[in-house]
Amino acid sequence: MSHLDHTPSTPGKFKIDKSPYYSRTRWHSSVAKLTLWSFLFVAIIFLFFYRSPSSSSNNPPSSDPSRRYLASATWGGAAWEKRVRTSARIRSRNGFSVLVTGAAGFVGTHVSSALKRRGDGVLGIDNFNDYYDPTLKRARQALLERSGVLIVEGDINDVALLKKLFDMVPFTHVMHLAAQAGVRYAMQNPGSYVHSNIAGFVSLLEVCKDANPQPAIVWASSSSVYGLNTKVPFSEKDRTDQPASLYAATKKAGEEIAHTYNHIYGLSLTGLRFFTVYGPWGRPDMAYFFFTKDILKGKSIPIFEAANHGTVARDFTYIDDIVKGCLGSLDTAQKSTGSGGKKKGPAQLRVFNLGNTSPVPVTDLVSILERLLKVKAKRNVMKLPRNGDVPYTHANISYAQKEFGYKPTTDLQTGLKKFVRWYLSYYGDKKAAVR
Ligand SMILES: O=C(O)[C@H]1O[C@H](OP(=O)(O)OP(=O)(O)OC[C@H]2O[C@@H](n3ccc(=O)[nH]c3=O)[C@H](O)[C@@H]2O)[C@H](O)[C@@H](O)[C@@H]1O
Repeated sequence: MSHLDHTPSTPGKFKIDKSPYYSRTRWHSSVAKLTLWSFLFVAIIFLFFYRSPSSSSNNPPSSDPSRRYLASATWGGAAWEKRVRTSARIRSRNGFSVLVTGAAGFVGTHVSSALKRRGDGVLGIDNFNDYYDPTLKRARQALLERSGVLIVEGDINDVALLKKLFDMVPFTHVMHLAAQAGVRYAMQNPGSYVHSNIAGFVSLLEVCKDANPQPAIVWASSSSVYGLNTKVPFSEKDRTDQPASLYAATKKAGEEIAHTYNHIYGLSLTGLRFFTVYGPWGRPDMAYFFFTKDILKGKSIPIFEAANHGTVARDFTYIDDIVKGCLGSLDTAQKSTGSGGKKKGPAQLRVFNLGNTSPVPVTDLVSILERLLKVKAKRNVMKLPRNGDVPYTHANISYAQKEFGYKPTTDLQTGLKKFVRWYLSYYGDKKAAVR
């Protein structure tokens, strides 16, 4: 029998032996105590350092190694459920209850905030991956929290989490903006596009089709689906079967997947083809954002040009116009017709261009930034690399205009002025802005 076998589990209740054998056994007793405490100490250290962080939460760790999470998501518990319900509570007559995926993203933050302002219930979900600086996502989260929007930290592939959210809240709408964005990054990390834009979208649709009531879904497609299409301006009726990047291909796949879930389950689905969205709280991986940073830093910026010194241009669209398009789509989305996984009748299926209708050459974008920043850019003009970029985008927006009065009002000069003002104030001053 070892000394440890004699040791009570509560050391404070150790009963002192007053027998004549006490002094002889005292040394053994001290060794037993020392052994016990050493064991406990080692056990605590072991638990602290070696236990998987996700094993303490309800959700399994992501099986996809392509994701780079900064923290494992945790959810559950009475306090958490109360916060979820409070955030999703409708506060206006005929308001919606909207689940916004990718709520800590650029468009997600602006849309969530606009919905909350008009009295809709809003709950966000975001996986806070580190595709770009997650501190910016955290700052957006803090901003939303101040206006009463909770962002649940989790991945849209986590079906158990999505189901739990739908069990708690009868969402009327889903604004699905979570995605792996960026055209060029698809060559570096193709798996992340499949994970978020295809697998994640399917996970979300699976949960939506089983929900009762089924929500109406509005989701972010992309102007990049027009790919090698040369007919301009791009109309929703034009061909989209020639994607130039894997990113575009996953968005195009999303449009086909939307068709399937609409057809089989009666889900109401609206895809929005965004045209190069920019503005305050934007994405640091986009050209206008890192051009600003690098111009201030005095670093040269790569400006792409098409074959034979041809112009590369984009139909840059200001975030406030995009938000109006998102809200217009939600407001005109008809109800899904199915329930509990069964279709009851045909449901709405739409795709809209949300652009600005006036393409601007990238060289002009740089000139505007130079004027606003009062710094001359070091331009490094180079041939458009074969990395998925297309030379030109231009939206025909007449369908969105007809359906919900979509009418962009911000030109690039005005929008960039607002962006630069935000950029300089967010990063402190010019010096801090270039860090
Ligand atoms: O409209 C869209 O669907 C897409 O818009 C942007 O994609 P993109 O238009 O390529 O935006 P940027 O990466 O900011 O590029 C803007 C322009 O700058 C050019 N560029 C980009 C990077 C660079 O180093 N140099 C350069 O001249 C690009 O060729 C492009 O013409 C977003 O990054 C996508 O997520 C979105 O889906």
